[in-house]
Amino acid sequence: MTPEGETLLLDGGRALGLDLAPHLPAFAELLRLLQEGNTRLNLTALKTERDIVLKHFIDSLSCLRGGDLGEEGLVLDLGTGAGFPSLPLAIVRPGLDLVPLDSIGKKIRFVEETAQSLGLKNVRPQVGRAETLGRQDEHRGQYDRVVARAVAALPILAELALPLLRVGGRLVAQKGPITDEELRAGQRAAGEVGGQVQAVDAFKLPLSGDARTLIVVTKTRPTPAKYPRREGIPNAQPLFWTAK
Ligand SMILES: C[S@@+](CC[C@H](N)C(=O)[O-])C[C@H]1O[C@@H](n2cnc3c(N)ncnc32)[C@H](O)[C@@H]1O
Repeated sequence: MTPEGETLLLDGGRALGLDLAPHLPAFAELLRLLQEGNTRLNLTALKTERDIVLKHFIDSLSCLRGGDLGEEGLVLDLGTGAGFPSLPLAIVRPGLDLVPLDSIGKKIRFVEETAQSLGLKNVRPQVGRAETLGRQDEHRGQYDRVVARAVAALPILAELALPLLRVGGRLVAQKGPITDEELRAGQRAAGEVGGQVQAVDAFKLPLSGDARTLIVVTKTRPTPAKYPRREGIPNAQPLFWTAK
């Protein structure tokens, strides 16, 4: 990582209340592995050091705002792609047990290899669809937190994530700006699958100034057995929402 990249990372971290200095070597290695993996596997559209530092690393860590992810517990990263937010989180929160989940095998293989190279023992990647895991005993109702960055509209996320949480657990959804219509549908969908929208935090990302929203949904009761619906249905027919 160049000195400019290190300064961006440190400044961005500071704006989020994080001291990333002890983690510079790990982030430099993650940057290298991501750029190298990208040329082989075309994993992410972000390719420059500046974009990766700000829009992957700092953006990922912004899910720590508000403290809802906590310092320990079992966290499923729904739709992790090339490992975001899981990999940055695993570096700065070694007490979290992270399960990065994606339906695309090559992405999960990359996350697995990268976690191994970085010596991250708190990352257990998993290939699969959230709808499938949500109906399996070893995953349904098992997670303390679900985090999801840039994956789906809130009503869809609520149906995919809430079945996986234990009662009292929380979904932390990292999104861009959210419309009132999506939020209303998300609130109704959360109620339908056993949850309640707890917080909606609109903020600007440090340094880039991009608009972001962090939405926290708490699971208040068990999810009815009919949810999640079968693979692809939550996306094709989102609960209480027709706009896509
Ligand atoms: C836009 S990418 C975001 C990736 C990553 N979270 C990030 O912020 O860079 C969305 C990812 O979610 C995955 N995904 C979407 N729906 C899913 C589902 N139902 N189960 C598992 N993975 C899913 C896709 O395969 C894709 O890799």
